[in-house]
Amino acid sequence: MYRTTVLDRAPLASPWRDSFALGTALVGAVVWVKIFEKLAQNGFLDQKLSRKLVHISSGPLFILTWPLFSADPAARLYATLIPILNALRLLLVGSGAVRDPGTVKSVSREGDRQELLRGPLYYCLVLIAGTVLYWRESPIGILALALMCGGDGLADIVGRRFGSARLPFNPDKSWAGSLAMLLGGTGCAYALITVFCSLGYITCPPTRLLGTVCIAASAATCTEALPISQKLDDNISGLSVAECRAAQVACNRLAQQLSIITDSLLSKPPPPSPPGLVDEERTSQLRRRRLRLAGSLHEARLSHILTASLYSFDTRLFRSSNMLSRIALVAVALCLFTSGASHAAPAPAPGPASYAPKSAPVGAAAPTRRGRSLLATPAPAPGPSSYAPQSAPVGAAAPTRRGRSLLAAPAPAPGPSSYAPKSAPVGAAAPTRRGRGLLATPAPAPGPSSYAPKSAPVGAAAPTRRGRSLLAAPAPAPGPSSYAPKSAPVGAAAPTRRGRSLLATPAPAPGPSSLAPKSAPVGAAAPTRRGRSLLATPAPAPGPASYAPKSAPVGAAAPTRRGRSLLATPAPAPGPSAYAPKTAPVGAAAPVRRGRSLLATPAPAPGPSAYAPKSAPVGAAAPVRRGQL
Ligand SMILES: Nc1ccn([C@@H]2O[C@H](COP(=O)(O)OP(=O)(O)OP(=O)(O)O)[C@@H](O)[C@H]2O)c(=O)n1
Ligand SMILES: C/C(=C\CO)CCC[C@H](C)CCC[C@H](C)CCCC(C)C
Repeated sequence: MYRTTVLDRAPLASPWRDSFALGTALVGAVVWVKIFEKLAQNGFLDQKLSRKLVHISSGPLFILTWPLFSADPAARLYATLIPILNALRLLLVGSGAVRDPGTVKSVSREGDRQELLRGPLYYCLVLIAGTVLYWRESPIGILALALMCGGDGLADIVGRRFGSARLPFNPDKSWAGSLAMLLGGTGCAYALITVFCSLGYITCPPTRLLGTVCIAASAATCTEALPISQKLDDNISGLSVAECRAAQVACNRLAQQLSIITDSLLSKPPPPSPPGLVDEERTSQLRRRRLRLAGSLHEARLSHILTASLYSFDTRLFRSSNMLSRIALVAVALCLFTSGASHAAPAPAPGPASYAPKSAPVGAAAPTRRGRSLLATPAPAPGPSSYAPQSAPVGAAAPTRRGRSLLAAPAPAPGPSSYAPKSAPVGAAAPTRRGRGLLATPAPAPGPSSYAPKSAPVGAAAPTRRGRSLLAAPAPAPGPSSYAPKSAPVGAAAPTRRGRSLLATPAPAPGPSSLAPKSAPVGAAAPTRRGRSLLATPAPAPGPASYAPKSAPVGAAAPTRRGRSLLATPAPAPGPSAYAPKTAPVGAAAPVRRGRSLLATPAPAPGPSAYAPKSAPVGAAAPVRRGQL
């Protein structure tokens, strides 16, 4: 499930926003515990029930405050302050340094203040670990915390009431309690992860999410049912669930690497060099292939070591009798897991008055830490009455066969009543034979009541054998208020590492108010390093006061590293007040590490008040390191 979200239009860093979120959550935590204190004091709730309800609800509510924080990397530290301050409070009250009978009553079983130094304190420590190590872009942290809160909490409530049938291997636990743990944990984790998926922080393949959560919840239930709770607090043992999931991720990764290796070994030799490809070029192609294979083997080995380490840590964790060393082991284990865990690209938090990111392309696949981004970031907000697709994001990268999200599709043409397809993104690149999305298609012509096709992209380029799209369709003429870039060519192919952008399309005739370039001929192909820029796009016939970039030609192919950028995509004809990025070409393919983003996508035709990023291309493929989905 690839969803569009509004998240990527949130400010990257906002201390005000983070302070506000922190303040809200801190006040919320105090008020929440007070509510249960009052309910217990007034006899509405049994003290044990009140304590468990605080246990069940505090964690999920805390997790739900995470989207309030900005996309600043420091935001997670702000958020961590919430359980840290609560842990300090528990330490102070539990140790007797501060007198707070209300807190003691609401979070202890029997009213003994020293109880605060066990379950409730560990609870806060686990929240701290989950926040610092996983934060909102990893499902593992949310999963582990949700299982600790929803699962363990419900097991207590149900087990105490309906737990007459005890587990054969642990008389302290019951079948009813364990079943409640399984269901409560699954429900809580599934609900929270779904929220974070719909907000765009993590991507949930809907078919696998429930299964994965169930497996993790079963593992947690088994761990909790073991007769080890005298040695290991349930709140801490719940964390081992995160380990199970991390081990699972590590195994998946291992399998993935093995399949890449097999694929590399079995795949045919590289195709014959295209005309003009010199021997040196071919040699380096082969060398790259070998390097890739070596890299895969190395990663496979690492995954194996990681998985083995997880289990060895688990064993030591459960054998250790000293609480401090257990916590230290959990911390070390979690650090290990994070390196094997799947992280989606951090999406900035949403909020009112949010705006488009400055450094990431709208409509592009988000860059990932290790290329495991499961998300595509949304297209820019279209104009009034625009219609967004229901099953796939407009401008999102389409899933590819081998899970390499390498496609960029243009953002929909906004404008009044513009319409985007329901089942496929407008201009989405078609899946290619080797799963390398190499095509991009232009955005439909905008304007009032513009209409895009439901099942096939307008002007979509046909899939090519090895993804060298040889076609590009001209960009539509934009509506009024479109904006042209200041320093890069509109519609130009951005430099790619291997530079195989092979197309050039004619620049459309600009409308009134277009401006001719100052330093290069309009429509001229830019010089490339090895002089292989073979195409030049025709110059647009400039009208009065037409606008073009100052430092690069309209419709020109940008210079590539190896000089093979042979194409230029057309420049949209700007109208009055047109808006486009300042430092990167609209519709240009962003550079990719392995040079597989081979196409430049056309610029979306902006409508009134259309908005585009300042430094990254609209509809461009973001750099994806390995790009696995
Ligand atoms: N799978 C489970 C888990 C718990 N329980 C019941 O729930 C109550 C609390 O269990 P537990 O969480 O193990 O107790 P404590 O450790 O005392 O509580 P806490 O975790 O809140 O510290 C006990 O009566 C236990 O029998 C159960 O029947 N089945
Ligand atoms: C009784 C508890 C555990 C026993 O197993 C839970 C103790 C909870 C802490 C006293 C309070 C924790 C507060 C959270 C860190 C933040 C909640 C914020 C939210 C907005 C309510």
